[in-house]
Amino acid sequence: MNAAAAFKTVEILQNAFRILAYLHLTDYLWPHQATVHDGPSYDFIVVGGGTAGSVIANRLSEIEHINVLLIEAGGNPPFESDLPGVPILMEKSRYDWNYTAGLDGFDESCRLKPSYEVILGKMLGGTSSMNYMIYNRGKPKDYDSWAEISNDATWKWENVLPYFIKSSKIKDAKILQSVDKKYYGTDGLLQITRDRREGIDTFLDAYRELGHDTFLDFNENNILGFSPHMFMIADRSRQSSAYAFLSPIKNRRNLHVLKNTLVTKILFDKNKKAVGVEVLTEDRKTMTLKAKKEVIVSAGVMNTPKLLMLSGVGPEEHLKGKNIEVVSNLPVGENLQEHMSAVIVVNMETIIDPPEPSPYEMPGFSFSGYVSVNQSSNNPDYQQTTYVTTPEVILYYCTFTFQLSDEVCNNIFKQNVKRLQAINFIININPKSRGKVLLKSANPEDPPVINTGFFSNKDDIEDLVDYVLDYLKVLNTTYLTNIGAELVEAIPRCNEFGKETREFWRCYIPCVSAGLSQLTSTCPMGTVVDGRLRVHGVKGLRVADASVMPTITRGNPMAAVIMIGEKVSDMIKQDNNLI
Ligand SMILES: Cc1cc2nc3c(=O)[nH]c(=O)nc-3n(C[C@H](O)[C@H](O)[C@H](O)COP(=O)(O)OP(=O)(O)OC[C@H]3O[C@@H](n4cnc5c(N)ncnc54)[C@H](O)[C@@H]3O)c2cc1C
Repeated sequence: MNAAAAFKTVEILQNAFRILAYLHLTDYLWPHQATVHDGPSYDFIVVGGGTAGSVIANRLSEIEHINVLLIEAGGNPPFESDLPGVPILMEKSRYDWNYTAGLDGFDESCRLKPSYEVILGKMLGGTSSMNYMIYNRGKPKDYDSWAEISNDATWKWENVLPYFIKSSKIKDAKILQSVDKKYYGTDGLLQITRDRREGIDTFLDAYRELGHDTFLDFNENNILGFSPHMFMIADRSRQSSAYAFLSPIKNRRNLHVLKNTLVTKILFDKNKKAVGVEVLTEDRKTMTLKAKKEVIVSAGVMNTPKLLMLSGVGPEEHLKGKNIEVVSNLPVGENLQEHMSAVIVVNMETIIDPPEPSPYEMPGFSFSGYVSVNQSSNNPDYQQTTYVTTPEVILYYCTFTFQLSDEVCNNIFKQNVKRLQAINFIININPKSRGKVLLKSANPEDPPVINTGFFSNKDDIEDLVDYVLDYLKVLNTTYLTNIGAELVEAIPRCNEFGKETREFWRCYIPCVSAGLSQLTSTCPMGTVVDGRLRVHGVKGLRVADASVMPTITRGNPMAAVIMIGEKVSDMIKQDNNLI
């Protein structure tokens, strides 16, 4: 196998599943298509049936006398979305928006293509229907700083924790028997399980030897230290937001779900109140749908700013340049943030019988940890996420997902003779670089212009160098020495410097690094929305998704997006006297 063959194999599998799609195997899980006509009024219109939108549609339609219309550009998630082991099959497919950006700070010579492919789900459940399902709440201080930025104390950790608890249903005997069970719900809609696969605890010994704490789960208020992952997987199925929050209420009479329909514009009256949306339906009809109370935009980190700007809410100069009438002049689309990570592969123990990949779990066992480099601080500098799996699996992700060049991926694969590999992501969780989303044109069917800004602040590379040098200590621990663990040489040309030097990693990081698809913050609290997620300068319009985070959480963001969906639903109910 080589990188080109691995890429082809993923495409062949995608085509096989495409044929399977004709059987509509999992369609019974999802709400039926709503019948709508020009003009009818709903109480609330939610734009985007993704991670946050599914939660909001559920919680608002709990009130029986309220009519909710949820509009989603994609359709039902396919059969493969239900299988937790094959998220890669939905990337760059019709379930992905297939947006691209420039390479920005990446070293082009190590990339598969001269552009960067941004992965975003286009289906019910949105990106939660195709992501890697790690459940990580970030750190309490993330929310305390949101409260400060938004000037709204309800975002403080102690006030958002009840929403994390409300949405979750923990399925793990050890946690349920521990004192930390209080951090989880037992009757929420989102089921969560812990990675208990063999091998994790032995690997965590290495971190204990270095003096790190290890836990059952780092979501339990543990700031520093390592633990196995919690996954949004249960009963062998992906717990996407659509699976958790829409499927159980698919027959609710006051919830109307309009699929395969693109919202092209938010409509305002003369008082700048959002009164509805314009849509393009699956049979390419343009329609106007009215909202009596509010429009809530949950179209995700790229499409929410795009829709706001198409509707006249955005930076004045940019909108005027596209001949769009300005309704509210706001820095929409700015402040894009991402977790950039150095990707380091280590050869592990020899495998006699390679484990068979299962479609029901993420390939290989995995864990994450939080580290403060100077160890005296209780504030993590970096997150490490590790998957231990076969070289073949790593090759698929190397080429298809992380878009590294054939040369880099073949180097990583070739140096392995029947050994397991650990793929380590050393993640900068306090990035300083910022990107931007702009309109390409006033045509809603055009993709946005995305400037990722990766490594635009050179401190981000220097910080990653510090973190990688710190990470390398683990290679000298008893466990990793005993199995003969060794760094894989992905970029031989960096070898003119020693691996212990900063120069080596300054050469390596712009090459073998990846954005983790954890993009946030393009319509942040503070500058674009207030603490109740109401868009500044207009009425009747809120945004609720990953774009409202003023700073990216120091963890994988989906759990926080679900929390935002839960919290905004309560705020909407309160502000409309519904509770
Ligand atoms: C490959 C990958 C792996 C990831 N792994 C993890 C992980 O393991 N753990 C984690 O916590 N996070 C992970 N993430 C990130 C996480 O999934 C996202 O941050 C989160 O799902 C974003 O939720 P959202 O509600 O903001 O947007 P989305 O879930 O993307 O929802 C937006 C929805 O709006 C729809 N939409 C957009 N525009 C329109 C329009 N104009 N009209 C109608 N509908 C529209 C979209 O089709 C989509 O369904 C991953 C992301 C990716 C891409």
